[in-house]
Amino acid sequence: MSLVEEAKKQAAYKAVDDNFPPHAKYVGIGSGSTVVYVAERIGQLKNKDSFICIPTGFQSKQLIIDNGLKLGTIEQFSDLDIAFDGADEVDPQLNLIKGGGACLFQEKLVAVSAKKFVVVADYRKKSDVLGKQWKQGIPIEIVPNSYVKITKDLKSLGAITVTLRQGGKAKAGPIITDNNNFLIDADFGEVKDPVSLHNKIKSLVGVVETGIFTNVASVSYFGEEDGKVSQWTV
Ligand SMILES: O=C(CO)[C@H](O)[C@H](O)COP(=O)(O)O
Repeated sequence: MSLVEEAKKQAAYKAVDDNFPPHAKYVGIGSGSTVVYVAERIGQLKNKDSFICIPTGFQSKQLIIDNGLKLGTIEQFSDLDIAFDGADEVDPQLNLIKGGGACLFQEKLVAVSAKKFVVVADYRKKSDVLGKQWKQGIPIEIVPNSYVKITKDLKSLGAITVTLRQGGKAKAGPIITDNNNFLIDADFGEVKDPVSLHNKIKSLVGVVETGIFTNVASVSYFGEEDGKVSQWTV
């Protein structure tokens, strides 16, 4: 296992061991490569038949099933005891950039529905200010036919580059989210005031959600290069 992969696993295992409520009934499971180890650890719990897991998208639904966990939906269970998810960048106030894996709307829905939201990441995600480490831009989920207008609007708000995310080798054309939307990555450089930037972007017609998460995470676990796990809390 590579250093980064080991760091992800250590962070995820410790996050579950430290935080999983003994009598949890509803648990949110996020998306990405670090959460794979969260689902693995939760799947090792002896009482895994006593709670229901709520996914943030297609990948996490599969993780829940593959680890023998009970699956539910956020429509059925909208008050979660806890949720775990990865992040693309984390600052010391636990402001986050998320959406690198294109799941941000459902990730935010699950995160804000949980009494406690726990972030799991490796050491590369730590940053003193959002936008310093994650250079790809702020992921923004949008209604497809609004992308031309929103591209112009984002530039007016100060975006340096605005890119409609493409599906890559597997798909000619833009990526389609789990909610059948498009995704834009807008680079605003270093984001000194994430709440204000989120509010400005969110007010544009056609924006479903932004990948700026503020005031939602209460603790973040980071797997370090030396094999230890560090924590930031607010
Ligand atoms: O926001 C996300 C998906 O939209 C992921 O949580 C984020 O990209 C982190 O992923 P990874 O754990 O693979 O680094």
